[in-house]
Amino acid sequence: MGEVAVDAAFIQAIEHRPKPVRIEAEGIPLIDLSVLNTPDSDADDLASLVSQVGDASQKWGFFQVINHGVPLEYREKIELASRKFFALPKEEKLMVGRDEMNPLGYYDTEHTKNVRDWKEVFDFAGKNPTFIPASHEPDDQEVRELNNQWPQNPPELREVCEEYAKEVQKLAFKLLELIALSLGLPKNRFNGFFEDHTTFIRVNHYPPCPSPNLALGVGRHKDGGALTILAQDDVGGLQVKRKTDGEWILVKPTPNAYIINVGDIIQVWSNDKYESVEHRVMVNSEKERFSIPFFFNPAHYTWVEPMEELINEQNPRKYKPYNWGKFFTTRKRSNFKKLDVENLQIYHFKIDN
Ligand SMILES: O=C(O)CCC(=O)C(=O)O
Ligand SMILES: [Fe+2]
Repeated sequence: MGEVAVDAAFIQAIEHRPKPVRIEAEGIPLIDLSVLNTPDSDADDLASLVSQVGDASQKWGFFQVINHGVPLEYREKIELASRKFFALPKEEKLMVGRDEMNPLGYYDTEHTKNVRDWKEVFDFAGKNPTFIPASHEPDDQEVRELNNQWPQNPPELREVCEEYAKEVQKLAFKLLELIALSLGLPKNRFNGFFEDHTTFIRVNHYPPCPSPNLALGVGRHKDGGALTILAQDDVGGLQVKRKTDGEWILVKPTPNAYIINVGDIIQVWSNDKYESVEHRVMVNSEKERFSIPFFFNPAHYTWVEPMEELINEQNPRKYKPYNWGKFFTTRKRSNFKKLDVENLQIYHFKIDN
C-alpha cells in the first residue's frame, strides 16, 4: 500500500480528506482596486467598488484583488528569500524555532484541529515589538513583549520581510476601510483598533507529500483575526468551503493577485452579516508550494463585539464581547500542543436570541 507513507499524526479523518475530483472556483470574485490608486476617480466608481467588496464578503467571505498597489518586487523578494531559508538544514532553521514563550519564528509541527499540518512556517510580527497577554488565563493581566527572531541566513530575510509587511499593511488599511463603508459605517470606523495591532505574517512552505489523499497542508479552519491578505504561488491548493452547498472550491492562482478573506473578528463586528469562511490547503506529491498570509489583527486589548450601529430590534446583538488577546493566546496554545479540548471558537460567545 503506497497510500500510507506519512506518519499517523498527519492523517485526516476520512470525511476531511480531499476528494480526487476538484472543483475550481468560478465564483470567487475578482475585484479591481485601481479606483483606490487613481487620484481623480469619481464617487460612483468608489460606490461600485464598495458594493463589490460587500457582495463578495457576504456571499463568499473570500475575494481576490488586482491592481492593489503592492509593488510586485516586494513579493518577489520575500518569496525568493524564504525559499532560501526553507532550503537550509533543519538544525539551522530550528535556531530561530518558535517555543511556548515566543510564538514567532520557525515551526514545523503545527496542528489544526488536532491533526498535524504538512507544512513548515516562519512567522514574524508586523510591529516589533508586539504585545500580547502573557497567558490565556482570564485573570492574568500580565502582558508579554514579542520580538521577531531573524535567522543568519539568508541575510536579507529580515529586510525583505519588513519591507513586504509595510507595503501589505497599506493595503490592509484600504481593505478595512472598504469593508467599513460596505457595512454602512464611517470609513475609519475600525482603524482605531489597529493602532497597536498584533498583525503577524507567515511564510508557509508545503513540501511535496507522498500521501496527498490522506494529509492536508493546513486542515480546515477559519482565520481568527480581522482580515487575511494571502499571496499564493502558481501551484495552487487553497480550497474554500462554498457557503451555498458546502463544497470545497479550489482557488485558482491569479498572478500577482491577493486573496482576501474576512476573519472571525469581522464576522462579529458585522453581527454575522459577513461570515468567516472555512478553508484548507491540499498538498500534492510533485510540487512544493509557498504562500504568505498577512493576518491583520487588532490590538490585544480590543474587546470584540458587534458594532452598535448595526444592532436594532430586528437585528439584535449576536455576540457577547470577548478579548482579542486572550482569544489569540488560547488559540496559540492549542496549535502548539495537541489538546483534548476543542479549539476556542467565536460561537462560544454567541448569544441565543
Ligand atoms: O496557504 C494557503 O493558501 C492558506 C494558508 C492558511 O489558510 C493559513 O495559514 O491560515
Ligand atoms: Fe487560513
